[in-house]
Amino acid sequence: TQTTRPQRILAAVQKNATRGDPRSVVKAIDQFCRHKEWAMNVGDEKGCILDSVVTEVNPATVLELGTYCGYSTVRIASLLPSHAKLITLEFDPGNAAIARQVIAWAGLADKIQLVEGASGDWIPKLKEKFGIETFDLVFLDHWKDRYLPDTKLMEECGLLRKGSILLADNVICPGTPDYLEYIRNSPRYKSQYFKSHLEYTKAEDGLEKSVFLG
Ligand SMILES: Cc1cc(C(=O)N2CCN(C)CC2)sc1-c1cc(O)c2nc[nH]c(=O)c2c1
Ligand SMILES: [Mg+2]
Repeated sequence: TQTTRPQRILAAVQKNATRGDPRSVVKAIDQFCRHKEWAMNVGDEKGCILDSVVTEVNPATVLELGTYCGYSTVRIASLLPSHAKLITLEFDPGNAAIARQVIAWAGLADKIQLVEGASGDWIPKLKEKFGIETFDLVFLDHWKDRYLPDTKLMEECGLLRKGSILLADNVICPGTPDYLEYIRNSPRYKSQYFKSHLEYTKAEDGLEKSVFLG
């Protein structure tokens, strides 16, 4: 019977990466997706921009919207200080099952809380469920039509503080025009576009980094 793409990604990690070595997990996925089968990980080029933002922010609390196979989850968590916590939301149960195993292979399960379900349902529950006050960093990488409503929801739920950073993937390809229009014109945010390329391709894409001003 046919395997899924996430299952083939996990197999590549288990074959080529070293247990407990997050960077080898990231490298194994990038090798597989560049040379064997494209997949929608943030990838190495945009991943380097992600790394620099994570390192600069040095967040104690991170929210990732969209786990997929856990590539960016592992990439972010590998750069966090010891006490820091990352919550990642994934809608698709199949993706979540694979991501849990990728995260375990990387040895990062104790830093990461993977929550299965719709971001719109879970965002209002995060404070009570996880004892979170606010997020220092949010990585938006789930579904282009949810970036704007979920950002408004995070504002309404008091999950952002003065200085919280939003980093959004795919603002060009597939593109999130309503989110960009809102975030670039709102007096409550200061935004900056990091031009890059769609993972493993020559097509333009980029990350939008926005600081919440309170
Ligand atoms: C599924 C998909 C197809 C794309 C594309 O243009 N393609 C042409 C070029 N070929 C090679 C690949 C396919 S881009 C993209 C995509 C990329 C992300 O990083 C995403 N991140 C989060 N959530 C998404 O839904 C998401 C979709
Ligand atoms: Mg993406």
